[in-house]
Amino acid sequence: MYNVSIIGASGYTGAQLVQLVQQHPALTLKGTFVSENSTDAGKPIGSLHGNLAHLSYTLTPISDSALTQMAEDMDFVLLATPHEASHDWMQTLSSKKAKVLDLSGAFRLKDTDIFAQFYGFPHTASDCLNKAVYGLAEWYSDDITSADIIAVPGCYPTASLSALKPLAQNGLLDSQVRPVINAVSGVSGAGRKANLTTSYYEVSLQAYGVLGHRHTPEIEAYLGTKVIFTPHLGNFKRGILATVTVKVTPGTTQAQLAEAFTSSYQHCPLVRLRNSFPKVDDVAHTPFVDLHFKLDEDSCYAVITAAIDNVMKGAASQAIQCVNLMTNQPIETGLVLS
Ligand SMILES: NC(=O)C1=CN([C@@H]2O[C@H](COP(=O)(O)OP(=O)(O)OC[C@H]3O[C@@H](n4cnc5c(N)ncnc54)[C@H](OP(=O)(O)O)[C@@H]3O)[C@@H](O)[C@H]2O)C=CC1
Ligand SMILES: CC(=O)N[C@@H](CCC(=O)OP(=O)(O)O)C(=O)O
Repeated sequence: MYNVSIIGASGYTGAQLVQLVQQHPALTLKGTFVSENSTDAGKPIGSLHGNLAHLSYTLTPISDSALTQMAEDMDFVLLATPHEASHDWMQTLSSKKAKVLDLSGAFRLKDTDIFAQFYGFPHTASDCLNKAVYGLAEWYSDDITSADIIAVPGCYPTASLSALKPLAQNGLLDSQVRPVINAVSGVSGAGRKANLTTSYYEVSLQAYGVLGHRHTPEIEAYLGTKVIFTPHLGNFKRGILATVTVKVTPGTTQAQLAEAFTSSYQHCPLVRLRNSFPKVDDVAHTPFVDLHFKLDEDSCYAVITAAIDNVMKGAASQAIQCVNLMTNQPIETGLVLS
């Protein structure tokens, strides 16, 4: 069994991790932490998340000594914390035995100038950044297997890259036309802290972060080409639907497109190639990526849809996929009932 601690356990992705670690056959949950001055310190996790009311874990305030101890004692530390906290703690957490998986954006971008521009603070943890491996589980499994630090991808990049990488990998993208990604996320994507933008009466369906969202450089870095990415906030709780429009290279056929997807995902049990365009509800609360596509061979434009649960495949279950790779277990262990 592998010992695991979760920091940020009271948040949406942290609580999801608690559930996934607790139900995993090879993981033992040793600690559930919140920030030093958290108003939730000392509370049982079930008092915040009723679906976990059967569990007895208490939320413990983090401290410098707890971080040091965790680095020595744990096999895995899972960070479900704000970018700044992950950035500041990574050096301490990754300096001993523990392997660290960070759900924030702090270690996804290798270019520190772009990082500072999009995250609003300078990156100073260069050693950790050099070591960090991007945890898009279906695409970087070899690197993930031997990594000490995993930067778990953002939710929108997970959906977008799952849709686009099969085309990029097979040379099917027209290099003169940027892929256009329109994606809608449920409100859980914004985290648990109350704010007006995500309050029940305010949420409708609206674009935000237009031509400037921090996930644009992340998608571009791991796709290898520029994109137009427009996120939208929708009035549902869980899930992301990303609709991606691309121009393919002249002469590409629907059969070639299908072959690109089937060959890319033939050994990927958590990617489902669907026969029709998926709905958010098909994947909500699941670890799956659902994909479907259609090509107009005359105009060379294709539309691909990716559906994921932002809290699961967009964060927590993707982290567990990485842990499975790092411990040489089947990638879906603890995530899918067989
Ligand atoms: N929600 C989503 O769909 C996705 C989120 N992410 C990323 O995952 C991370 C967590 O997101 P999410 O679960 O939504 O966020 P939440 O706001 O729901 O939870 C954040 C958690 O971090 C704790 N926390 C806040 N500040 C600190 C601090 N300074 N030190 C330690 N703990 C702190 C909070 O508890 P308390 O304040 O009480 O200490 C809480 O447990 C973020 O980096 C987010 O960007 C990534 C992909 C998808
Ligand atoms: C609906 C909503 O607000 N979504 C979040 C993305 C959540 C996510 O993936 O977060 P990180 O990249 O920060 O880890 C946003 O757009 O900021």
